[in-house]
Amino acid sequence: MRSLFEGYRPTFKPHSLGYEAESLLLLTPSQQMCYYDGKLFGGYIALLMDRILADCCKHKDKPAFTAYLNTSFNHSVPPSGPMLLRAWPEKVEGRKVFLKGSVRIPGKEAHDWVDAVRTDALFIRPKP
Ligand SMILES: CCCCCCCCCC(=O)SCCNC(=O)CCNC(=O)[C@H](O)C(C)(C)COP(=O)(O)OP(=O)(O)OC[C@H]1O[C@@H](n2cnc3c(N)ncnc32)[C@H](O)[C@@H]1OP(=O)(O)O
Repeated sequence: MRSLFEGYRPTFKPHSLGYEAESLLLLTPSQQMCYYDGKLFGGYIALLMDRILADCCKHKDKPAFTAYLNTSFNHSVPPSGPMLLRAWPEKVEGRKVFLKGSVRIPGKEAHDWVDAVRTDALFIRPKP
């Protein structure tokens, strides 16, 4: 299980609603799971997003559980290239934390990154 997250080292920055998180990841060959050649398996991407979103909620705070994780795959993610995972809170209502996340991959131009995957998520903190 730990190998699924090899190289995943999120950093956190303060945000007006908590913390935002990001992690630049270069997958090892055993993490490069593809069903179709050259396209990283979407379920694995969703796993990584769930992890960074959960970490974003939990950083210096109580944990929170995934209520929904709506993920849009706009471009395929090449398995052997760098990917930038990002997560940040959008709205907090009591125990409910609405978050957004994305997976960025290098674009066509140098130093250009594009959102390949976008996630809207709701995490819920436990009842006191
Ligand atoms: C080792 C690998 C690790 C990598 C992954 C790390 C990720 C870690 C995160 C997780 O995996 S958590 C585990 C997966 N998620 C779950 O198992 C959650 C299953 N669902 C539940 O346990 C409960 O439904 C939940 C805790 C999410 C909410 O139950 P509660 O009893 O605390 O809340 P309640 O039902 O009272 O609802 C509170 C509010 O949230 C709203 N809500 C609850 N579920 C919702 C939902 N699914 N969609 C939209 N709204 C929702 C609900 O309408 C309500 O809104 P209002 O306060 O405005 O009335």
